Amino acid sequence: MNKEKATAPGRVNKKLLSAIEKQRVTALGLSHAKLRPERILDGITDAFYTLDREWRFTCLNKEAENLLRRSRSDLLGKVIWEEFKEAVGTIFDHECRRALVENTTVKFENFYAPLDGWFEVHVYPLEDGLAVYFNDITKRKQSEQARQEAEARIRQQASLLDKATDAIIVHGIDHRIQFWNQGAQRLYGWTPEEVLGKSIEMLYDNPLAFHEASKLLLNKGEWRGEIAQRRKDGSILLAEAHWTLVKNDEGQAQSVFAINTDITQRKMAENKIEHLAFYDSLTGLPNRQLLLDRLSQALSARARKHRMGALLFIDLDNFKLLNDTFGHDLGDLLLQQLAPRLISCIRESDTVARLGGDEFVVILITDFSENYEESLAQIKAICERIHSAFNQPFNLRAYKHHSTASIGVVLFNDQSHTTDELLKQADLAMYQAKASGRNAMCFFDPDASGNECLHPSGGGFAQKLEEKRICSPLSAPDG
Ligand SMILES: Nc1nc2c(ncn2[C@@H]2O[C@H](COP(=O)(O)OP(=O)(O)OP(=O)(O)O)[C@@H](O)[C@H]2O)c(=O)[nH]1
Repeated sequence: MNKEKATAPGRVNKKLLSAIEKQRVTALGLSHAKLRPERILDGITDAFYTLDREWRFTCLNKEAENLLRRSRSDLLGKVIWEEFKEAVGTIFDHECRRALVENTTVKFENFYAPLDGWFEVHVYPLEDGLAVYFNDITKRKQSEQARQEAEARIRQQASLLDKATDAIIVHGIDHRIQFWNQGAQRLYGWTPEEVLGKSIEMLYDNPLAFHEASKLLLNKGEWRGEIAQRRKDGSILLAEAHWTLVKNDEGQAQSVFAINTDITQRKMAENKIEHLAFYDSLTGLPNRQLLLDRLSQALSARARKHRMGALLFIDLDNFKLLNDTFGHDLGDLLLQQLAPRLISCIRESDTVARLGGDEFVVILITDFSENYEESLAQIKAICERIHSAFNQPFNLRAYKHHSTASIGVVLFNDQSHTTDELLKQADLAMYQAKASGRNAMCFFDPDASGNECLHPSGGGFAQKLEEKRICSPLSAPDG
């Protein structure tokens, strides 16, 4: 029913006016003359009619009959406002009267409810009335309305995306940025104008992690993870990323829809809490909790590798005296200075922890020799290094202080003892070292204290251990 056409209004108007003119100069009573202009006008695809100054239909073409759903014979001579009562008071009414009064041409679009349609209407003043021609533009209006609604929806969705606190970014498979919401601007500092069309790699100082994640995304269609990114000012942030691959109808990857949440603060808080839970606040060393965790991991790893490990229980000698003489603060200072010294004695895979007070524990899991004697010698050498760490005096503000320690050592190479049992044994060995006069190291001897026997797995380890009860005095610290 779309009767829109490309006929230029000027051209139609010319034909129309010439037809009207013919009608005007011919007496109304001459039927052949009355029909001629209507025949001409029936050839025009626009609907049109004429009205006299009393608003009566004087002429009507076929298309007007179609659109108005009324026949020519039914309307000619009738007053428009009586036949189309719903038009009274509408823009149509107003504009027709204006054309007549002001003797001017008017053009407008009008929805006429009884016909349930939109019409584009041109009204031309004539000497004895008005010429009206019109098109049904309902379909065009509907599609315009649908487009406007779709645009409004897109605008609304885009504004929702902008309201999101997260960064929402779309980039093509070629990495070029296609969409950048206000959340992204807030998070990274770049405006959309600065980034659109540029490579998403600009967010990465080291794009290696990005390429790894992109590979997984292409394989699986989705990637979730934490990734370090950089802001416009160069600062680094940690983002929790959720990326989805967008495919076209043929199933080909087209773009990546990314939602990135800044978790830098959250991570820092989590790290701080974790640190408080697992590290000693005075020295920064792992605390008892983390020590037990690492020890249990060390036990299972040793059992797998059939290699020896050692647990060292270190207790400072006469630390109470230092506290009592110089004050708790200086005692703290010594403990703080001792921590890096102990760390320097071991390898990265080993652990040094503070149990509390003046007690430290070291887990040695660095690959020792498969040969028992050799590994024993290696462990002894590390114990010697630890004792040497005490050789240098501690600078406790105005004082230089010398300290020594007693070390208890227990060996392990399987999971036949629990972490608590091993700690107890190392503690007992440490007491043996104290009993031997302090500043000494002592290997755990199950017979000496009557405590539970060590049952390491493997050939001669148990016998050799018994043979190797070592309680050796160490070199006296200088000064
Ligand atoms: N400065 C300081 N002292 C602490 C801390 N925690 C415990 N202590 C003290 O450390 C001392 C530990 O002394 P002990 O190990 O019992 O005895 P000691 O004087 O070292 O004697 P031996 O171990 O037998 O050589 C006590 O005086 C505790 O009050 C701490 O965080 N800072």
